[in-house]
This record gives sequence, C-alpha cells and structure tokens, in this order.
Amino acid sequence: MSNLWRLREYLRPYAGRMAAMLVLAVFASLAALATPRMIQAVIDGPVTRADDDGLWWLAAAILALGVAEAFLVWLRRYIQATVALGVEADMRRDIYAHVQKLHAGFHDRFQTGQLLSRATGDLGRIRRFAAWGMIFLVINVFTYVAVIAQLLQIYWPLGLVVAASAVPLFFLSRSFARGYIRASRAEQDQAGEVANTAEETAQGIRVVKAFGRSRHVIERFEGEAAKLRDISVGKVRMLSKSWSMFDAIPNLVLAAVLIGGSIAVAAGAMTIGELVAFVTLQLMLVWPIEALGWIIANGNEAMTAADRIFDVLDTEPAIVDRPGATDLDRADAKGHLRFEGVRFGYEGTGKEILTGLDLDVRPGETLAIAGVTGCGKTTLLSLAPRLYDVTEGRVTIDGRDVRDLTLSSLRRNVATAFEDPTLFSMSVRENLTLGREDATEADIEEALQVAQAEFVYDLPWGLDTRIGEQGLSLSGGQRQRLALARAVIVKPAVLILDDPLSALDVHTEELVERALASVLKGTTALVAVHRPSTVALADRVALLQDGTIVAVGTHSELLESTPAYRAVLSAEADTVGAAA
Ligand SMILES: Nc1ncnc2c1ncn2[C@@H]1O[C@H](COP(=O)(O)OP(=O)(O)OP(=O)(O)O)[C@@H](O)[C@H]1O
Repeated sequence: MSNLWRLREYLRPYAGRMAAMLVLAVFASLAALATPRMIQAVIDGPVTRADDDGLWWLAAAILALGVAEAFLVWLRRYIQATVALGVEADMRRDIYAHVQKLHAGFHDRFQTGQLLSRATGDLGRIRRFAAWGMIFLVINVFTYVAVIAQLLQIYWPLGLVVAASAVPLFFLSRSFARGYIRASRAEQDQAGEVANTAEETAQGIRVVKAFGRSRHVIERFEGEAAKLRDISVGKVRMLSKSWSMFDAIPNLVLAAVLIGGSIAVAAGAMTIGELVAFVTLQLMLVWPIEALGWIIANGNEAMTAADRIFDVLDTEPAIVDRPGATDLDRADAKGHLRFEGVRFGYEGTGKEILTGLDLDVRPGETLAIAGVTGCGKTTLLSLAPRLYDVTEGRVTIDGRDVRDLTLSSLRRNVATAFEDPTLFSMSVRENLTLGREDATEADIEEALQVAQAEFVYDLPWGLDTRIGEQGLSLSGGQRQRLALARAVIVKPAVLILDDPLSALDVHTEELVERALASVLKGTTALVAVHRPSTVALADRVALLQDGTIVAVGTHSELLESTPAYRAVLSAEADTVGAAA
C-alpha cells in the first residue's frame, strides 16, 4: 500500500487536471441522474393529464441534459487519457534513467525479461489504476450514494431493497474480477511461452535443421499452443458463467421492484411517474456496483505493480562518484595502471575470483593476461573502468584510486572492447562515436583503418547505414572490428581489450594485429588473450592462476621459465586449431 501511496509524486504535476476531471465527472453524473426525474415529470404531468402543455419544454430539457452529459464525459475522458499517458511516460522515463545508472552487478542479478515486464506490464497496470480505477472509484461511490438517496426519497421501502442488493452484486463482481485477472495473467504468460518457442526456433532454425530436430520442435510448439487454447477456453467458460449471474441479480431485484412498486402505486403510495423514475434510476446502479469489484481488483494489481517498480527504483547504484571525486584530465593522464592487493568476488556468489592480486602496467606498455578459461581475465579487466568495484585492495591510474576519479572522466580515459561486441540499432557512425561524439571524419577514418574495418564504406549507405539489432546483419568478425574501432577512436589513456580478435579469420587477424601494434605503441593496454598469436602484440605477459598473478615476463621468458604458461598456451592453441 505504501508504495502505491508513493505514486502521488507522479500525480502531483497533474493535480489540476485531476481536479477538473472529478468536477466534470460529478456534473456528468448529476446530468444523468436528473433525466429520470424529468421522465417522471413527463409521465405524471402531460401524459397523465393527456395534454401536451409543457411537454416540449420537458423534452427539450431531457435532450439538453443528454447532450451536456455526453460532452462532459468526452471532456473527462480526454483529460483522463492525457493524465494517464503522462504519468506512464514520466515513470517509464525515470525507470529507464535509473536502470542506466545501476551498476553491472544489478544487471547480473536481474533478468532482462523481468525488467521489461516491469517497464511495460506493471506500468500499464498502474496507468489503468491512475486513469480508470481511481476516478471511477470516486464517481461510482458518488453515483451510488446519489441514486440511493433519491430512491429512498421516492419510496424508501423499495429503496432499501435496492441498496441491499448491492452487497451480493459487489462480492460476486469482486470474486469474478480476481479470477478473471488470474486467468488473464496465465493466458498472457502462456502466450509469451508460445512466442518464445516460436522465436527461439526461428532464430535457431539452422541448428534445428542441421540436427534434424524439426519434428521435436513442432511437437514442443504444439504442446505450448494446446496449453494456451485450454487456458483461453477456461477463461471464456468462467466469463459466461459469471455474466449470467451478473444479469440474474439485477433482474431479480427489478422483478421485486416492479411487484412492490405496482402494489405501492395501487395503494397510492407512489405515482406511475415515480415508479418509472425509480426503475430507471435503479438500472443506473448496476454498472457502478459491478465495476467496484473490478476497481478493487485493479487496485490490488496496481499495489503489486508499484511494489515491483519501486523494487527497481529503490535499488541504489553501487558504483557512483564518491564525494570529492575529481576529474582525470586526458591531457595529463600517463596511463600508469596498477592493481594493488585486489580481491574480488561477484555479489551473491560467495566465491572469490581474485584473491589478492598485484599487477603493474607501465605507461605505454601493452600487457597481456593469459590464463585458463574461466580463471577471471574478463573480471580483472572490468575492474579498471569500474564496471565492478574491488572488494578489497585498489586499482589506480597514475597513482590515483579509480574510485576517487569521476566516473565520466574515468571512462573517457579507459576504453574497452569486449569479446562479444554489442552494436546498437543505429548508424555505423553513431555506433563508432558512442564514446566520443565530437570525433572528426579523420578520427573515424583512422580508427576504421586501425581496426581494419574499412568494409563499412562498402555498406549500402556507407557510415550512415543503420546496422540491425545487435548488428546482426554483420558477421562476428565485422562486429568485432567495429567494436575495436569504437574503443580506439576515443584515444584513451588506457585501452582494455578482452580477447578482441577471437572472431577474426587468420588473414584479418594478421591485418588487425599489424594495425593494432601501431596504436598500442602510444597507449597503455591491458589485453586478455586466448591465442598465442595475440600474445605477440604484448610487451609483457602476466599469467593469472587461482585468482592471482603467478608470473610476469616477456612471452619468451615465460615460455622458458613457467610450465603452467606453456600449458595454457598449448591448450588454447589446440582449441583454436580445433575450431578453425
Ligand atoms: N557476472 C557474473 N556473475 C557471477 N559470476 C560470474 C560473472 N561473470 C563471470 N563469473 C564467474 O567468474 C569466473 C571468471 O569469469 P571470467 O569471465 O572473468 O573468466 P575468463 O578468464 O575471462 O574466462 P574466458 O577465458 O572463458 O573468457 C567464472 O567462474 C565465471 O563463472
């Protein structure tokens, strides 16, 4: 509940419009409620007296009320939509901005699907509550009170009967709404499963065909689709059963009112006009009462949705600028990178990956990190740009703890190219200049040349070609070269390369290596390597084993002195050889 209450922050900018909405809603209800009393006047006046004196005035008034009500409802709905969509857009913007600020560790724990469902499904639930539930809660309670007051005033014994009939109708509607929402959720989840299955097999169609698994895949899809059909049929069955009950209760009460009303009219306790007005008013109550059940269910849903959204919004970014953090000026940065007594374990795993590690990368030097697969090379690299913070010890650049530098200046000075390069759905140029928006054509050209990525000039629109989702329309090697160019273009003081050449063929690798060698000369570089050929780029190599650096030296020194290094390289060479 408290989280739902916190949403008022988002409603505050719309307070004026919400007040206008309520006023409009009250006037629309009053217009609707006045109509039955006008009908009563027509029946008890001109109709009973059998003369049309005053009939035209009354008819015109009824028409005017109808038009006024329609206009007020239209205006209220229009404002309602702008408020709801505004609140949703504001919240979505905040969630997105907050998620961007959150550290990499948060994203390790939180599934992307979960984030997506919070930013779409949960926000939708809150929008429905803000736009619909809250307003109708007020309108419906107002309508109920106003109608019952009139009914009691027209003929109180029957008024009490109608007031009491609201109780079973309300409970019935509430239990129906709960069941319906549960069934809808199950249907949605299952529809998601069907879509997932279809997407997965479409994406992996080559593997499916290559392994002759089409039959198996079809059976799996049919199973999921059948489950979806069963759930949907169950939902429709529940719907039809409940609607018949919804119709039954008001009709029973109507029958009781007609019988009781006729007796009252015969006894002179009610006029015919009053009876007609009573029945018309009573029918106006059915929807507001039924809707209350929905509104309550909708409120419950919004409460859960608010909890789930604030769960994300309340997570504090763990990696932020420290108070007093200062900028690292690129012009002054020498790029002396040191790891001092570094310990690190991923949050929640209870396992230490780096167990007290020292490493000194001298300015301008290229240092390669070698080690068996899974020993923590990528982890070590990610500590320099503060994608994660060390658990103990420190990482320094030119003697300054990276945690004492502002994040923006740190990341301007430390550029990274990962093994699995992510490219965004935007033009090649935008992808390239992600870390340096002011890059000139000459900078771009130079970076592309270094990364041997000049193939982009041959794309249909050259640098303006939009590359697909995750750069899917490019080959693995092409994506890697673009990611490399993206890192190089920043002209960083420290360049971090995580096995940057793994997806290149032997010929391109040689070209990139040659070009890289010239860039690496001017920059401090830390490179995770898997294959012996990449080691050749490095001035020195460090061997990472059991969470610490066990040997540092030139490639040939280590080959000679360290059997473990020979073992790592020959194992990698075997894997690379087998894959080629
Ligand atoms: N985000 C993460 N959360 C939890 N554990 C992780 C995470 N990333 C990596 N690990 C674990 O940390 C260990 C080191 O992984 P890391 O990717 O750093 O090794 P690596 O030497 O780069 O491996 P490779 O040579 O295969 O690229 C592995 O046991 C891995 O399972």
